[in-house]
Amino acid sequence: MSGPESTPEAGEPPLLEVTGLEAAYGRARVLFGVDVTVGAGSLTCVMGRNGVGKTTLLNAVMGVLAPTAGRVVFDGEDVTRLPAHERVRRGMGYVPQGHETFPQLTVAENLQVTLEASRHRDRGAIDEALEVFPRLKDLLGRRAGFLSGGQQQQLAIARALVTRPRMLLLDEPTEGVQPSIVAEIEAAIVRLHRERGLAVLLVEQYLELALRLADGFVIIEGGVVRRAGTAGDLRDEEVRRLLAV
Ligand SMILES: Nc1ncnc2c1ncn2[C@@H]1O[C@H](COP(=O)(O)OP(=O)(O)OP(=O)(O)O)[C@@H](O)[C@H]1O
Repeated sequence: MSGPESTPEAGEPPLLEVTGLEAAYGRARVLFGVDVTVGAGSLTCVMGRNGVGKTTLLNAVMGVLAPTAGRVVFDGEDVTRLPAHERVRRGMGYVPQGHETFPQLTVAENLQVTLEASRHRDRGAIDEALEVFPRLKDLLGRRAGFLSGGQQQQLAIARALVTRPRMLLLDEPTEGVQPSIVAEIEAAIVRLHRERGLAVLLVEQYLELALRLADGFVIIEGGVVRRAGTAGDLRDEEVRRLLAV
């Protein structure tokens, strides 16, 4: 029988709905009306060559950069004008490019500071985050600045998890990370997404990784979405052309 009951997700609003987003640095316009959606529990990959505006998109979605036009709706609420910390309270967890941890603080202190700033303040959230990255348990007393790039990236994701997000925004989490830890980070994203049901908006340049992880994707070029689709479409020739350096 056809009808809404044959497609259970039909009619279910996405967790994140970005429409017509525009952003600029001074007079330099970077985004010209970008639409992206992330369904509850699904993983959308934002792709595109260097400098096309992927980080700018995440910053604007998160409220780190004020968009010049467009709307960001999270869980049915228009959050376009809310500051970033209010978006975190509503369940958006952000891991910016370059994994900005506090270098002078230990791993434990980095997690503790985030917990104290979060609404729930449930210590169990730190233990849950450490379960995702068990390697960090042996490094709790080490200053973040002395961790390897890959370990810092794990700490940055763990910090975002401490706020108990429903959605993670990850900006190139495997960039500059040694291969052994890339595999751990990928496995962690898979677990968070498939087992814990977190929605993910992932900026990722590498097609192979996107092919393994994504439910859906958008490719940005020149500040607009050139192509959007489901994971299967990522195998298209046009997609490869749009991503070729
Ligand atoms: N703070 C800033 N001030 C001025 N221009 C900026 C700033 N940040 C980024 N830009 C410019 O905006 C454009 C988009 O940059 P953005 O970092 O969003 O691209 P990206 O797709 O994330 O690139 P990459 O893959 O290299 O990280 C680029 O031309 C960049 O030079």
